[in-house]
Amino acid sequence: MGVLPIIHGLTWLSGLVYPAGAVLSYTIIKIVYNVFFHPLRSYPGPWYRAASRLPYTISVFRGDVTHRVQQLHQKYGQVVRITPDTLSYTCSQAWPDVYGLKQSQRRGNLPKDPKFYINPPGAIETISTANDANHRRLRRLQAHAFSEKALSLQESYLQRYTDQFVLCLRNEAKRSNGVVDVVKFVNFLTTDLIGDLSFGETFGGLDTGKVHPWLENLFTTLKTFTFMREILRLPSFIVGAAMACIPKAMREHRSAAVSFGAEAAKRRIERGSDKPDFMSYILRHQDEQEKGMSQAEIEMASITFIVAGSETTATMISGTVYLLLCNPSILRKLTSVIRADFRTQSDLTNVNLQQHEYLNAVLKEGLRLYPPAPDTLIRTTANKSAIIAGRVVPPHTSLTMNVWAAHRDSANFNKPLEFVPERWMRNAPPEFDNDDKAVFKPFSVGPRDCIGKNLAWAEMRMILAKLVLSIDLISLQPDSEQWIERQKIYSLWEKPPLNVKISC
Ligand code: HEM
Repeated sequence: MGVLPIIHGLTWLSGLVYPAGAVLSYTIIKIVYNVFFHPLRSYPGPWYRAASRLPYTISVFRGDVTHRVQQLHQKYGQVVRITPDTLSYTCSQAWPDVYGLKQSQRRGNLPKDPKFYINPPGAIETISTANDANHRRLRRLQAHAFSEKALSLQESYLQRYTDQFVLCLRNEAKRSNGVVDVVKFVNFLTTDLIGDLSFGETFGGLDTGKVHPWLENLFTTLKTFTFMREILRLPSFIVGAAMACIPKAMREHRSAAVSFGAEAAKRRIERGSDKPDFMSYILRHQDEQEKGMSQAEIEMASITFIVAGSETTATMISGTVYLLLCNPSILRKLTSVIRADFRTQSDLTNVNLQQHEYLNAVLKEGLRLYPPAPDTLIRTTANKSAIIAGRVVPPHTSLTMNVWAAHRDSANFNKPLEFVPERWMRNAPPEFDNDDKAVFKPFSVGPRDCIGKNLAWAEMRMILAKLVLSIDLISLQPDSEQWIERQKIYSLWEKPPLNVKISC
């Protein structure tokens, strides 16, 4: 045997050993830098979170990142360093300092972190992903569709779909021995409603009892995005391999989702309509600004309304129904006050419901314990430092309010894990006097808060009031116990069925 093969073998081995050694050395230096020399080194948190983003990434993939960070807040307090360059907050001061209107002294309206709000190359910017300048234009043009006046004209949509929802629950209960999956039917309701307001077409959920394939596609796309966001932060030599691990079908969902939505928006524009839907406002106000929205921007806006405006409200209603069933005395009280205060269905109007103190208190408590957007508000200091909650945060830091953890933090609320609507009432028991209500911002704050919050409130009030007025919610089925506690989060809550025994 000659020595040549051995020499070749050694050369080949050293070709692997040197790069591996370089990667290892770089990793060690980076870890040492992150833990001991990084500008965020004095912020509290475990050393392994300061050292590398990997523990965070693993949690994102497991769907438990929000819960893990909540545990860190319990241990380290209201500001925690959760990755080498990310701070998470649970104190109320973080709202105005990070998200609120821009103030002097480096506080307020920090830009969205482009590593989180990714816009694929060549894709049209939406109100959600646009930079601040473009966002101002898009928001001005879209705000008309969410004004008080628009909302009052859109009430007929809400009444119609909520009535159909109650009817569907009754029919389903007859078919299935009184047991209904609340998640399924509330999702049908909110997607049909937002579909009609956005495209002038429903998704037929309440009519057919089936989830429209486009919606399934859309929400798979969102989950894929959650993974991609993390993968794109890995060192570039790993990105390609990691992307290949995401099934091709999943990666291709996005273009299918966009083209279907765009076609539906086009059909609505071509059809024309005198109904007060979102599109009618958007089209009517195109000429008011220097630069109106392009057809592609209008199409993407319609898709954004579906994504942002259906799942969130459905999550909230399903969660509140679950919390009420876990707290039968509160369910009894809500049912009896609604039935006493509203004798007939026609008494349930947006205006009447807006005033109803106990209904609003129940909904706020539902939003507190189960916020539909629990942990997705990532901002960045970009190339400037900022002052957040009284401390300087250096440039290039990502910041997030962990809404889920803030709402359950005993530093913010007395009896934080208990469902107590009374804490939100005018004559709240004195034991809740020190609750820090300013931390409760489920729709965020500032120029990039939820544009649909008034519609969302109208929906939540109408759906819950009609539900308890018309149907007796009796009990959770055994397979739906611990319903919130069991859920994972992939940007949105991954909700299992919520099977409830009802009587009509
Ligand atoms: C309970 C229901 C809802 C909750 C909790 C909720 C929450 C939020 C939050 C926290 C944001 C800020 C997101 C961020 O900064 O990344 C947001 C933005 C947004 N929401 Fe909602 N939302 C709800 C319902 C709705 C509805 C019904 C619509 C109607 C279509 C809607 C449309 C939007 C849009 C378009 C944005 C982006 C606004 C902007 O960037 O200017 N949302 N929502």
